[in-house]
Amino acid sequence: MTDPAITDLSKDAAARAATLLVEPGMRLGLGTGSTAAIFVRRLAQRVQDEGFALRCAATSKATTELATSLGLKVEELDDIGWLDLTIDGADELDPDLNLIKGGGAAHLREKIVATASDRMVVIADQGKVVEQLGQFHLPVEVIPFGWQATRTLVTRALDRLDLTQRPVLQRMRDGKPLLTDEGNFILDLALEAIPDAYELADELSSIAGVVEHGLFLNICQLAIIGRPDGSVVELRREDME
Ligand SMILES: O=C(CO)[C@H](O)[C@H](O)COP(=O)(O)O
Repeated sequence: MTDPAITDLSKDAAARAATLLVEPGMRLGLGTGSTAAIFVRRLAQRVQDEGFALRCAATSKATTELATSLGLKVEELDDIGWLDLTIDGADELDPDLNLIKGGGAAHLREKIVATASDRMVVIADQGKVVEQLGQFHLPVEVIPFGWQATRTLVTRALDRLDLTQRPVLQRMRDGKPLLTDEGNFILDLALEAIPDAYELADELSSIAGVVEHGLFLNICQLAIIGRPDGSVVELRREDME
């Protein structure tokens, strides 16, 4: 079915394939971003066509609004309790299906939802697949109180790990600091490469003002990569093959 809101054929191919993983009655996590939004649109079409029930939890206010406007029932994660499956996009994914997320500033809720799910599946276009994470800036959500001290601690941690970096920037929107759905700030870490994502994740998580970083390690089980011709390739973690 044609939907004028869907213009990216690769993302749409991945999103359509992901809708086939959804079974009637499932408790489903809905991601955030342009690819996740296409999935929500395709899912809503399928639910409308086939008339089955789902329980959905969303990873952002934007996704809640979109899904609700399309007739999907969105509930609080705590009212559902646990999820069978979460489908979300990513900014980068490596061969182990470790991810960078948070380009849309939603990685805190995204990580809570993904880790409260039996399975997390990423949908993306080929441009997101990398050999090593780190070309995409790594988002780190920090609480506003003392955020500049937190930034200093983040910079020191990067120095300790010998990571090539440019100054850590606060993400802005319309000339003002961007506020996440939780009312926090985002720092973007412009690194050239992340040779040891687990080490960096541990360092960042140990800083008091850091709420959550955008490294999703060992969380995603399957990635569906869409191509412009409408075909998809599935990537599974090597240790799961
Ligand atoms: O992590 C995210 C939002 O916080 C998104 O999933 C990520 O930024 C990918 O977005 P898009 O599908 O628009 O490229």
